[in-house]
Amino acid sequence: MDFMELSQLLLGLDYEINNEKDLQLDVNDIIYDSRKAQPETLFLSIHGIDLNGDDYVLDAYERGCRIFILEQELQDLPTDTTVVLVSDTRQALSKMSANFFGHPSKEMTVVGVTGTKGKTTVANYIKKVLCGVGINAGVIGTMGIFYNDQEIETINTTPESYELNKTMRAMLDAGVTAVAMEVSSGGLMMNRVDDIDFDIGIFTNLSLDHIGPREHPTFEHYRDCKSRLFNLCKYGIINADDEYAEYMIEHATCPTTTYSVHHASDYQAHDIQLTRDGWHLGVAFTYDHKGEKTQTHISTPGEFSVLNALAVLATTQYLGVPKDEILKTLSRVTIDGRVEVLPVLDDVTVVIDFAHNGISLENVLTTLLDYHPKHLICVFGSIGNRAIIRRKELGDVAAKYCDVAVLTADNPDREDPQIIIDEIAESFVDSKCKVLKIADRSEAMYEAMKLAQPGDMVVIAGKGHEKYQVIDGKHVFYDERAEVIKAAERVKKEK
Ligand SMILES: CC(=O)N[C@H]1[C@@H](OP(=O)(O)OP(=O)(O)OC[C@H]2O[C@@H](n3ccc(=O)[nH]c3=O)[C@H](O)[C@@H]2O)O[C@H](CO)[C@@H](O)[C@@H]1O[C@H](C)C(=O)N[C@@H](C)C(=O)N[C@H](CCC(=O)O)C(=O)O
Ligand SMILES: Nc1ncnc2c1ncn2[C@@H]1O[C@H](COP(=O)(O)OP(=O)(O)OP(=O)(O)O)[C@@H](O)[C@H]1O
Repeated sequence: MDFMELSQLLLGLDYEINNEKDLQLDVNDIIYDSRKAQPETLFLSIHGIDLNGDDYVLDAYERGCRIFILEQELQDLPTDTTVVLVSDTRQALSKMSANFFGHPSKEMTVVGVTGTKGKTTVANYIKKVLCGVGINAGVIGTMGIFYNDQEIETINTTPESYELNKTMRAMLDAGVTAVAMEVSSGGLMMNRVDDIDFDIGIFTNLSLDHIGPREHPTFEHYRDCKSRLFNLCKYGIINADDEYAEYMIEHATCPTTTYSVHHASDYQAHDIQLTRDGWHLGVAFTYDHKGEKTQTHISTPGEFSVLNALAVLATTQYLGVPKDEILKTLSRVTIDGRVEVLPVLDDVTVVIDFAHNGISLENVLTTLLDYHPKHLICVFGSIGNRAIIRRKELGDVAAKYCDVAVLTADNPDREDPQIIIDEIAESFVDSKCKVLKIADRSEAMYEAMKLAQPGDMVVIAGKGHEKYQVIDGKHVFYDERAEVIKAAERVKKEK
């Protein structure tokens, strides 16, 4: 990376510096993790959720850093240091990263998708629609960063501002002209997208999630973080069916358009009909836009899929993609691990899905029930060490809608999966749903498919596209899709 003068890096920030002359110093990288510090880089200290970056300032110094961006003066800093004081180092990281990488988002079309559910699906569909008409588009989100032939893993759904600006610069240099990205509430809360120039922001929906000591203190805080996207973008696209649609529109500082199934809106769907063609499950519907009715069909089932499709339509039409091209892509493509049917058994429908909280599992199960399976069998577990509330939510939903629930491990982390399973099982005490407890996930899949009779549906929920299982704080390789295929092969051999 080229060097940049400190004064240029700090453009747009209010700060105090201990020696004005040092503004002319050259910096060759911004570091916020002392373990990556080197001479000629600057260290920016973040007061984190678990740790305080101030405790690592000396570590960065020992590794050669001499410029420090801090929120407060530190006693034990050696005298040969340049100290820049700012009011909020996360905000400073965002601005400085945008300056350092030359504000790449300003040179691209950027679409941000926020909401409790649907972010990955909508962002990936947008990329596919744009690529379908020859626009070089990339996507950033839970499944990773994808552009051209690049596939890069991400730690966070919305990467830190430094990584985000660096990635967008690399994308731009590789010819990418549009980016669809997931904007998590955590990303908004931690200022990761403060200096991203969003052309469009999308709001899919809002429900109780991500509340806890390490995430949002209250639901209102969660809601308000999400609504910030509509102060950062130039145009908002809002799901009018959601309870919080009005709130988002009222708090937006940009013009907005709406989509819906149940309420009046600018893109309003009706006459929704489930379709089934061999292995494929989908939905046919009509939507009204500016007085024009259009009939269409998408390859993912469920009312929520119609809403996701409308969000994609509104977005890509606004970006100038011809309607027919959008509808063509929507009718053909599916998103990995999102209500995805795997054609692995002859007369049983096997679906993998990423649903890992109550509301998304309920959406998937009720959608599949609309196809009137003989029996609905669900394999699922729940995450260890956090989001404990999901165990009851998921259990209650499965107990209400399923004939059989096979409880298993899903990222148990440092907890014993058997204990998580027992906690989920409490939901089934008064339910007619039969419960099996099989901690080994591959065995659980196998038992569920072995049990299934012709006409049944088996949904394997929670991991979707994931290729790992979190065990004892580590990501251990576990390819969900491959494991489903293997388990189905075993069942077929034995039949
Ligand atoms: C709990 C949490 O949100 N942590 C996120 C946060 O970490 P943090 O800044 O709090 O880090 P910390 O561990 O307390 O350390 C504080 C500082 O000390 C530094 N440090 C630490 C050790 C050392 O030796 N030297 C050093 O300099 C660290 O680099 C850091 O700058 O900021 C990091 C950089 O942005 C994130 O990668 C990290 O995400 C963790 C992995 C995480 O799980 N986050 C989840 C909650 C999250 O963000 N999820 C959302 C999706 C969910 C939603 O919708 O909100 C997401 O976008 O992924
Ligand atoms: N618009 C929607 N409304 C409700 N549920 C949805 C919607 N879209 C998808 N889902 C369900 O939620 C699951 C996760 O979808 P998706 O990954 O698109 O959401 P997300 O917002 O990225 O979720 P997460 O924050 O958990 O990564 C899907 O597998 C499906 O079961």
